[in-house]
Amino acid sequence: MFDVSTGAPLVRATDIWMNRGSNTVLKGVSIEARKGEVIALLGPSGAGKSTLLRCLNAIEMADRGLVEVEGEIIGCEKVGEDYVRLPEKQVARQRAEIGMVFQNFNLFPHLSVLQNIIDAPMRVRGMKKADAVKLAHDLLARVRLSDKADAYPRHLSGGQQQRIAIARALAMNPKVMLFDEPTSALDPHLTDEVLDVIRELAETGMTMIIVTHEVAFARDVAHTVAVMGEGTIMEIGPPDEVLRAPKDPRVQTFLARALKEMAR
Ligand SMILES: Nc1ncnc2c1ncn2[C@@H]1O[C@H](COP(=O)(O)OP(=O)(O)OP(=O)(O)O)[C@@H](O)[C@H]1O
Repeated sequence: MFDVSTGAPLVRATDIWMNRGSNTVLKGVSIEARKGEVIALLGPSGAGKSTLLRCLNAIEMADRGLVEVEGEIIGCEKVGEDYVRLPEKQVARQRAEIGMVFQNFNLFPHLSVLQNIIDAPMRVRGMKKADAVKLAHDLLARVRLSDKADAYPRHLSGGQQQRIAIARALAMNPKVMLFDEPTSALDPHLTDEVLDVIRELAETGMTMIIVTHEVAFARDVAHTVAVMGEGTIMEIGPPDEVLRAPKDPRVQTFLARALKEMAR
């Protein structure tokens, strides 16, 4: 496992609050990821996991609280007592540093695999096409899909599409990768090929926050497990402590249920 003992905090979210409709979806969530750290975010449906990820990469704006990546405030800033969205151009530049992989892959259906990967490096980073193509081929080799450069997403399995989505995010050389249930839309036999790619990324020291229902994967790959519930982080710590001997009774109930489902 990548050693994060000397890592400085790379991502820091402090006291994040978010209301949506009549719900308070996040209730003062604080979380920190050191450079190279892998955090698995577990928790029941509706806990606020996806919303927290969407705040971390400024897809959504919190009502209160700040997110920092390498010390830079992301998405909004505090002016007096108010939180004010930064100019869109600045937010777009910041978001380019934060890779996001979604449950449903979100590849561009009308673009080939290669075009999907080279699009952002060329458009956002101004990379020359030849360099972007070379980078794409390197990344395709890394996710073991070198033979799919000219294929279109509809011709790929879900597991292959998700590996392309990971390659596409990596093409921007992000500082951190956020995964929102990357295997939930996959048949069980396709799950491992995606988890293996994420596991390899962890070994390279990529900082990652991964929302997942895969408790065994979290135990093996994560440095830290956080269990969310009702808009809060109910428990956080090393996998051994949180998964084997959770202190919070709500976490005990959630894990007992999750492990039962895994055994089925
Ligand atoms: N735009 C919205 N308007 C109203 N409620 C919302 C909105 N977005 C999210 N919520 C509510 O916020 C809560 C947290 O949602 P979120 O999707 O973050 O949970 P989650 O932990 O990721 O759940 P899941 O595992 O099912 O994806 C849910 O109760 C959801 O219904």
